[in-house]
Amino acid sequence: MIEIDRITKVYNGVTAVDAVTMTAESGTITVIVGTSGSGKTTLLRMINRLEEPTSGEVRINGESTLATKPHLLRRRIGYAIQGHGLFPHHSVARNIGAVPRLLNWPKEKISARVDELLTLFSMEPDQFRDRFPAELSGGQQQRVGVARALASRPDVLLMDEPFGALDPIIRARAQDDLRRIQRALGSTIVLVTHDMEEAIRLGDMVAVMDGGQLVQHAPPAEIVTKPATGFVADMVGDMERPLRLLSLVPLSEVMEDGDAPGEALPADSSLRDALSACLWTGRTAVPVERDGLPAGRVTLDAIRARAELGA
Ligand SMILES: Nc1ncnc2c1ncn2[C@@H]1O[C@H](COP(=O)(O)OP(=O)(O)OP(=O)(O)O)[C@@H](O)[C@H]1O
Repeated sequence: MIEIDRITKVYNGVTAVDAVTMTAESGTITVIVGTSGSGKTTLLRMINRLEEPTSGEVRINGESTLATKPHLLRRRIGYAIQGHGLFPHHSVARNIGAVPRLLNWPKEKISARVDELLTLFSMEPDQFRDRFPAELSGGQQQRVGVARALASRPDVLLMDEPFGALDPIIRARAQDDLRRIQRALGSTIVLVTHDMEEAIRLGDMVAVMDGGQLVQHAPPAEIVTKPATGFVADMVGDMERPLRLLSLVPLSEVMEDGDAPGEALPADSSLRDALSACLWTGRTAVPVERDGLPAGRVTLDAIRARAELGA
């Protein structure tokens, strides 16, 4: 659990982060969202002490971050940034193993962890571990960046616009991957974005920043249906309303008996995911699975009917 307690940062008399208090529960994704200059990155970087707060405190699992030297703290906290920051002259395996090596893990344990992470990110270890970053696509580089941040099994993973450089289709895939991996590993993630759609899609909780202040901290459905301020409403308003509502409804709510061709979607994915899958592959229905077993199907007609109802 991360407790952020009245944390403030003042740069040359200008308050970048203004007495922000919030808690991120263990095993959840919190997305900090706001416009440029709202203080998101500064807030994130105060969690691992890349920035020292002017006042206030952060506690991780009950312990003040001030109790640990910053460089030791940062070995326990994964950090992934836009553009991934991979070392260009190191292989994929060496990049992913960077922090475990600093922690003096035995060689075999490091290579086992590298292979485990590559597999988790759908990259065949034999094919990828000896490549260099320049020999990977943008999406693969981004996955290696996130794998590296997770390598030492950190308590907490901080991510600053990790998908900012990806095109929209790969971006949606990368977001789904992150969610799947986060669920599998039970990691606690705090992620910064300026994209409200990404925040709604990924966050268990969404924290909206405006002018250095935290203006709303709530589950995605509440942000969409009960925006606390005009600023939050405007940010939500930038998303297309019907799509936004569809992204809040799980497939299980409109699923019917029967089968459909093509790759199945999990029952807890959203109608928006099903709509994208239909449009992308030209299907009129998608199969739904639960715990890997067929559970039914969702049709384009049912999605349309739900969108017209205002979800
Ligand atoms: N090192 C610094 N020195 C002085 N001012 C800074 C410094 N870092 C950030 N600021 C200021 O603090 C405010 C918040 O910056 P921050 O980078 O946290 O915003 P942000 O919401 O992450 O923006 P963006 O999305 O553009 O990265 C801005 O007004 C910025 O100019």
